[in-house]
Parts: sequence; C-alpha cells; structure tokens
Amino acid sequence: MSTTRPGQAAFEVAYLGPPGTYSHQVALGLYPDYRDNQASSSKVTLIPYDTITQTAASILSASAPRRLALLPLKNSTHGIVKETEEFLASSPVPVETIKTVELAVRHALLVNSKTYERLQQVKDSDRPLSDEALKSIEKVYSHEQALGQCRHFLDSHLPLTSSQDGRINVSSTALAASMIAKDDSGTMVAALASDICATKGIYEGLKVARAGVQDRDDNVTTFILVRAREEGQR
Ligand SMILES: O=C(O)C(=O)C[C@]1(C(=O)O)C=C[C@@H](O)C=C1
Repeated sequence: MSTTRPGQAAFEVAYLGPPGTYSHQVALGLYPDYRDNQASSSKVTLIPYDTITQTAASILSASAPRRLALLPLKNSTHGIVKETEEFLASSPVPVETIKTVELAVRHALLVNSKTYERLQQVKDSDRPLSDEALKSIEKVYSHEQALGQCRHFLDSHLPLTSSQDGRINVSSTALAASMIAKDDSGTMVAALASDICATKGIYEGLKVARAGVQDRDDNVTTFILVRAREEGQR
C-alpha cells in the first residue's frame, strides 16, 4: 500500500530552479505555506533541480519514495516541452499525474544595469527603452520554450539576435536571468524571463527593458505534478 499520498505524510516536490523560474512560481502557488516553511510546520519540502530532465528523473530514485515532480508539459504558443515529453515517453516505471495547473506566462526582456545604461544612450531612448535602443542587443539567453514563445518579438525587435549564436538556450529562464546579471563581457546581452527576477531583487542589478514580450497575450503553460507509481499500484 502507498504511504506517500500528499496530505498523509511529509513529502518532497522537485521543481526546475533556480529561484524565479515559472516552475518555482507554480510550486509556491501550490504550497503557499512553504514560503514561511520552518521545516517542522510544513509537510512539504521543495527541492530545486538544474534541468527539467533531472527534476523528472528524481522521482525514480529508490531513495526518494515520497517525491513528486512539478513539470512544465505544454505551452499554448510553442507546444510540447521536449524534456518532459522525452521523460514521459522513456520512463522505466509508469508515471501518474496527480494535478494539472495552468499558468499565464508573461515574459520580460531583462538586461543588467550596464547594458541598460548603454541602451539609454541610444538616440531617442528613454524609459521605457525605445525600439531603436533594443535593436542594439546582440545576444538573448533563455529556455528554449521562452525563446519560442517570443520568436516574433525577437525577429522584429532584436534583429542582431537572428545571427548564429544570437539566441542561446539554457536550462531555465531564471538561469538566463542570473547569467546576464553577472555578465561583464561587454556584449549587449539580455534574457527572457519572468519580471520577478528583476523586480523582486532575486538577481541583483537586473532591469526590465521591456515587459510582456511574449508573442501572444493568451500565452499559457500547463504544468503537471507527477509521481512514479509504486509497486503494487501498477
Ligand atoms: O524556465 C522556466 O522558468 C520554467 O519554468 C520552464 C518553462 C518551460 O519549460 O516551458 C516553463 C514555463 C514557460 O513556458 C517557459 C519555461
């Protein structure tokens, strides 16, 4: 018999980190008391992983029998999330979906303060930065899904990023934000991520160059909360 049902025993939820990912926001929405979690007062422990594949695979570990994983499954603009699809298709044990959650996803174009200052010097640029200023951005980092969800914006507003190596896939939107926050290469770099990475001070020195840059206003990502079905349940 299972002893791992949420509500019956302490359990862990794996999600795609670092702080500021959309996955993190969904996890906090599902487990709001986690915010003030004093370990003893909550039955839930949220565990960040670096990639969606690692997040998903963590439910297969024999040492993690009380483990759920929160996975982005599909997006209304850009379709299926590849890493999740590959995991579900290749999992050696059946995977059960416990809950489905939808999140309206609004991406922001983030830059670090140095880049922001340089963009402000471009003719006609002020707050918010003008279209003319955005055209000097050379590279944009994000998760493959976010780059896909903003493709038309990038094509029309950041033409330099259409060149080879101009759009760089990394394992999450928040990782992209943290990378550009630290970037001192002198290249004009940006990230597509949630504006909270800048506005809630999650990564220091980030500025919102433009908010709401997803191609569609009705952009929604569906997440699933899953677990590996145990012996005896199969
Ligand atoms: O990178 C993140 O912030 C995630 O949570 C991943 C992810 C995804 O894989 O679809 C989740 C929601 C958005 O669609 C963009 C990225």
